[in-house]
Amino acid sequence: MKLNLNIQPLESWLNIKNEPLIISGPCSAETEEQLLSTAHLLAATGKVSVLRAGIWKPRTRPGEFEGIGSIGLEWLKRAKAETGLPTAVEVATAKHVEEALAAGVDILWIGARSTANPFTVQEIADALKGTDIPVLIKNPVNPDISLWIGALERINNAGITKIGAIHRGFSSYEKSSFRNEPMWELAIQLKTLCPTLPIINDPSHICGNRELIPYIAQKALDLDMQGLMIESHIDPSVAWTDAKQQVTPSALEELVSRLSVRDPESNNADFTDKLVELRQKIDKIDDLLIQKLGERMAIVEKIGEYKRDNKVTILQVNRWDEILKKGSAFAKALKLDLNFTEKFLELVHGESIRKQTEIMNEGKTEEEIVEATSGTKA
Ligand SMILES: C=C(O[C@@H]1C=C(C(=O)O)C=C[C@H]1O)C(=O)O
Repeated sequence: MKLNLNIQPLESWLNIKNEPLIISGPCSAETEEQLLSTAHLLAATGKVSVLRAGIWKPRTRPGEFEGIGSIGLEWLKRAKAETGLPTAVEVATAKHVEEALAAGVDILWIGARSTANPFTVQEIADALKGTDIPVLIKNPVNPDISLWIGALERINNAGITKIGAIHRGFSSYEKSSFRNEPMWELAIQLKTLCPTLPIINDPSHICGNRELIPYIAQKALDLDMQGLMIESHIDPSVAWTDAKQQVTPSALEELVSRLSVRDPESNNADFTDKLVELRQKIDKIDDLLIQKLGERMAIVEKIGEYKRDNKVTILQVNRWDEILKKGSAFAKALKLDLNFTEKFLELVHGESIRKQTEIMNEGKTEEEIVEATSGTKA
């Protein structure tokens, strides 16, 4: 499947001052002084291409600071006039869109909670009709790529072609060192579905604390993401929101200077030749792996038939445990990652179970089995 979005390349609508694209600014605009002083210091670094600030803040609980509101648009206007930096704000309602457009904001972004709600995204899309303002769309809070794609499509269907996605990580019930799990595979999947879509990483919201930001920012660049949105504050220790994850403008400058920017390709002939040679080896190994998986499945099918004919259960826990132990020991000896090896074996075992279930049920598909066992259509 490919995603059919009509998108203009990032470079055609955004003047990127320095590679990589850096969007920075406070989590929340708090006072005119805070916003302007942060903006001036950010501009002075020469590394920032866009000034961001939240003025309408969706908060989990009522009673928390919900953003300074429309007055912040005036401060942003002044910050832009004084620093030359284009500005970006989050919008969550049609009214926000109208006010931001009227105030000359350059880029809008849709937050993770809004992306998760198609009604909200459609309301924003309708308010955007007839404009050509760039819109960046954060991933939804839950790891559902369809919701992310749906939001991109709704905005694109409204006629907006200057579109980008922001990868800010996903909520997870499990405790981890991240505020939001990166789940890089979802961003990679989106890029695979729509290679022309710029994806900007938001390490501030993934990490939830400033210490981890350099690691995530570098990984995002290594995964060929087009830019970074990093929250910054003149004095993070007194920030009204997200104090732990904001960095000072000078820390931002240092962080960005330390990043290694790599090219998606190399023009160096030696490098390309070597890469082709190594990839040919990988192709051969992949062919073998798939061939061997096919051979394994043929044996699994035979075992499935024996089990069916002798009324023996599909799952054989002791045998499965033995395979896991044996595989892990071998992987360890080969210095292969144990977690990866286990996941791989689990996938293979799961497929055996699926195939043998089909055999037990005389070649019936899952839907047919549900129908036959429950008497209703799946
Ligand atoms: C193939 C079998 O059936 C199942 C699948 C297994 C596998 O894929 O290796 C192992 C144990 C069983 O849970 C078997 O019993 O050997």
